[in-house]
Amino acid sequence: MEFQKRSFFSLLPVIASILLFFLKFSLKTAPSGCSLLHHNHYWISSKRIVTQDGVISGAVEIKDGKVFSLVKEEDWHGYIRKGQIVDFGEAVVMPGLIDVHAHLDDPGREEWEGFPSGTRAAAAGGITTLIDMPLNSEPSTVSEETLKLKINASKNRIFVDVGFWGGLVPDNALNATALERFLRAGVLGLKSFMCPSGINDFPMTNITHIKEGLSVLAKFKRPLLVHAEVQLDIADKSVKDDNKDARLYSTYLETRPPSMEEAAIRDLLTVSENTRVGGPAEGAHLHIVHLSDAQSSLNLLKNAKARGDSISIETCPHYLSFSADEIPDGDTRFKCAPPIRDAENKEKLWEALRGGDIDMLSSDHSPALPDLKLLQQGDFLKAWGGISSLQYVLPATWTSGRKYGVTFEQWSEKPAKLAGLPLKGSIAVGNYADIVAWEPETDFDLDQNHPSYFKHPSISAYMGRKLSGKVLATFVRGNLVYKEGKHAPAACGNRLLAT
Ligand SMILES: NC(=O)NC(NC(N)=O)C(=O)[O-]
Ligand SMILES: [Zn+2]
Ligand SMILES: [Zn+2]
Repeated sequence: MEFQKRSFFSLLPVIASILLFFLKFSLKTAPSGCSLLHHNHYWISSKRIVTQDGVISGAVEIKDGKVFSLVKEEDWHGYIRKGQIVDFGEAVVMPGLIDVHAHLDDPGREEWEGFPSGTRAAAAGGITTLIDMPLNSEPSTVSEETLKLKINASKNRIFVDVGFWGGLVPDNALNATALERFLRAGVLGLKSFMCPSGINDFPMTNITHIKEGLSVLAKFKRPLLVHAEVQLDIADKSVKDDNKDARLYSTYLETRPPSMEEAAIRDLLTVSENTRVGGPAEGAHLHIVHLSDAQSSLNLLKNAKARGDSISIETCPHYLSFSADEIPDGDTRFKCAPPIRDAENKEKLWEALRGGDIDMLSSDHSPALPDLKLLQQGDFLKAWGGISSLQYVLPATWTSGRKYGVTFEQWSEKPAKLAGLPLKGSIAVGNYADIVAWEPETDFDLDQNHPSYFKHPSISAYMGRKLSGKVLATFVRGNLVYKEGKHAPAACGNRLLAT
């Protein structure tokens, strides 16, 4: 008895250190519900890991939400602990997509989309960060106060990381103090429209507003994103005068010709030279959202970039996947602005993306209540514009782009740079472990039986298509937030505010 007692006491330090080890381990595991995985330190392995130095076969070591090391297969023997490997075999492991253009419409129009459904759709589609547009929420994000509403509305309701663009509107554009307060409150940059946005509290800006906005943005080194179309009365008038059939896509196309984009861009180029090194708005940057016209507009922008203007360009999967002649009569799911143009234009967009003249991709996911799309009536002139696509942008881009080549720079690295997120956009040591694993070779039918996480699958232009590229799993800062149809129960996305 005496002996047993003594041996118990002599074992105390051992028991204590075992207890301490488990306590430390449990403290280090992810907070409950944020991840479908219970490790805080683990490896993601695959035969195809996309890194900055090319594709490797090996593993990504993840610790405390960040990439701790990259291990090539030939070096990993004895290095990796068994039981802490998430193996994706032949699937591609690459940086999560960063979508710099999504309308989540929250607060105020949650019935259109909302933070919970939108960020779950993002996770299911391999998007690990998205930047929310300042319009279609109610109110629009156009001031420090309205940004606070966004920040509050997103609390514990986002499943991926979310940042916010702020609106540049006539009300704040000529008021540098208000704009500075707005930028100090954390918007990652500003966004403005050069034509009516369709949203009452988001009026369009003229070139003077834009010039003033750029000079304030220069101090903060943040970008201005512009919807570059200006209204040309001639186009609208010819359609109305001739009483054209509003169920034909060609009728809608006539109301928004490439010359609307071109005129806006000509206007913008009169102030973008200010962003050059040594210019009065050096530090500011102009980003053209959803470029559709791959001819004159693109050429003008190319030349301005070559002259040293700080400009970048995005286009979206719908301009790269569809062409005007394929859009069925009355199918208003395809209505967006600027419009989807002809097949030759689509080829030119791909060429420009491949050649680097177009810098990046974004979804411009912009859903609305199905009623507003007037699907029964099929009236392209009256229906609400905007393509619903968030969850399917990776397979959609891949399906049409595999023959041209799509790179992770376009979906992750360059978007991260635009949004000012230095620890995102690539799988590199020290970066956040924002990762998607997907199977490029797997095809699926996007029909009613396919699980969709955004609110209104019926209005998605991709519904009814066969797509290639199946997302298996999505990790946000090391948390496994999505795996094969299952989401992590807790919404642990971070709100990304500029400092
Ligand atoms: N109010 C909107 O959501 N507009 C959006 N609509 C589109 N692209 O058709 C946009 O980005 O311009
Ligand atoms: Zn737009
Ligand atoms: Zn948009």
